[in-house]
Amino acid sequence: MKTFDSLFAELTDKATSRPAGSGTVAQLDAGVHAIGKKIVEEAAEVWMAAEHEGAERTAEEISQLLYHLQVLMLARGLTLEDVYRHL
Ligand SMILES: N=c1c2ncn([C@@H]3O[C@H](COP(=O)(O)OP(=O)(O)OP(=O)(O)O)[C@@H](O)[C@H]3O)c2ncn1[C@@H]1O[C@H](COP(=O)(O)O)[C@@H](O)[C@H]1O
Repeated sequence: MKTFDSLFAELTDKATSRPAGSGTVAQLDAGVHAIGKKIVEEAAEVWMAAEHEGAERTAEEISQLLYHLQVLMLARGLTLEDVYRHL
């Protein structure tokens, strides 16, 4: 099963190798402002799912929020360690 760390390793590789058709590469090219808007959108979807939808939909929305947070980390040059040391 994919984990937060293994997804980050995959996205780090995509950011470097820039394969054609990668949504991650497209997001990185769109920039921090666009990625930030996506995070706000996904966070709202997490909230709505938690209040009005089931646990499975909520988990799915949370996974998407985590993905977009990781894209923002890459866009700002942050590592997992940069974040983990604040936990
Ligand atoms: N885990 C994710 C992931 N979660 C969310 N998303 C993106 O977030 C979107 C979900 O947003 P919504 O549900 O709001 O759908 P939407 O509004 O139609 O999306 P947009 O039109 O805004 O793109 C998806 O369409 C994906 O673009 C993800 N995109 C990629 N991954 C994983 O990241 C890895 C690299 O992906 P690529 O860079 O695309 O190869 C792969 O392992 C993927 O599984």
